[in-house]
Amino acid sequence: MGVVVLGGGVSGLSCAIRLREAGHAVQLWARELSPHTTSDVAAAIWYPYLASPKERVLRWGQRTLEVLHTLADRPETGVHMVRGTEVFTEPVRDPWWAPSVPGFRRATPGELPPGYTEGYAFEVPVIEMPRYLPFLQERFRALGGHLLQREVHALEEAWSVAPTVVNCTGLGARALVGDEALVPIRGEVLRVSPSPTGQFLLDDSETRGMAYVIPRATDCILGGTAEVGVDSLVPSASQAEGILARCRRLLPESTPLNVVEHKIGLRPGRPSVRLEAEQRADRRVVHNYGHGGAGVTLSWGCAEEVCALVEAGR
Ligand SMILES: Cc1cc2nc3c(=O)[nH]c(=O)nc-3n(C[C@H](O)[C@H](O)[C@H](O)COP(=O)(O)OP(=O)(O)OC[C@H]3O[C@@H](n4cnc5c(N)ncnc54)[C@H](O)[C@@H]3O)c2cc1C
Repeated sequence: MGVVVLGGGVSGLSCAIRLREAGHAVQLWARELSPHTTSDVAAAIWYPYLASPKERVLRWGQRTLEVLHTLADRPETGVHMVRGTEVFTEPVRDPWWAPSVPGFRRATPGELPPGYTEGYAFEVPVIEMPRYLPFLQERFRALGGHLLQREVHALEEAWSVAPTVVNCTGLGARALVGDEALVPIRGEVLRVSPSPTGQFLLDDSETRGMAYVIPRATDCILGGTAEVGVDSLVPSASQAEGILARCRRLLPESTPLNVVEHKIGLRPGRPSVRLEAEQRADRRVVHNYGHGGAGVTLSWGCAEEVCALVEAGR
């Protein structure tokens, strides 16, 4: 069956691959391709951040963790398993997603930076998106898929070439299908090189501000910010200063941080991920957007559910 996948970020590419593997004739159309998508900006650590509903997120996240684990340490994928800690200054319970992560445990006092009293220790994939997205594109092409840079203004444009459309347009779905529940959640990150650490460190404190340090093969991503409803893509010097100051809380004093890049992305925020099929006469659209701060974390689980919904409509 012919399928057009709209969107060339992590959601669209993962769906296109699974659909092609299932034997469908697949074209992927995207207004922007890597390195110009939001997915390119992602930090990107496996972590279910700003995405709902919990039960589906757990299932999608767990499946994605399994797939990313199998891709880890094949150098061409850009995926690595990395250990680290999420740290707190007050008592906390285990997080709701803990059952998804094999080996999750409480951190020992010796694992905590000065000033922190509690923590979780775990190992999860870190995905170097500027390498991972081209890897996904190559995998899709090698499976015989066709990838085109093309913007659409209505689903009908895609239905004119295939009866089934998969809508992975991220924040673009707001205009494409008129979904006003979608809002930008602006995020800023700094890329530093060399990496100041081999382990990730996360502090999601609401009072002191979010900080994360995500080491990759040759560099490290420092974050972050999450500004709901803000859609500016202009870098902010004061936000960058704030990120550096907050990340320094997590690192040994006087750690050198050499900033080589400053990136901004608009997370596709939505009260819940929209993953559902919509039938319009003999045409079908499967929506898969609104993954907030967890599009990478949920990508394979969502792609497999999308594939099942496409098959169910045959
Ligand atoms: C600073 C920051 C840090 C993040 N960190 C993490 C992290 O650590 N872990 C994690 O899992 N997630 C993280 N995220 C979230 C993650 O980046 C997103 O959830 C994810 O990229 C969404 O992917 P997507 O493919 O759905 O959308 P996008 O990557 O936005 O892709 C949408 C695609 O649709 C195309 N498109 C849009 N409209 C149209 C149209 N009308 N016609 C044709 N094509 C169209 C676009 O051009 C693009 O190709 C982070 C995000 C930011 C900004």
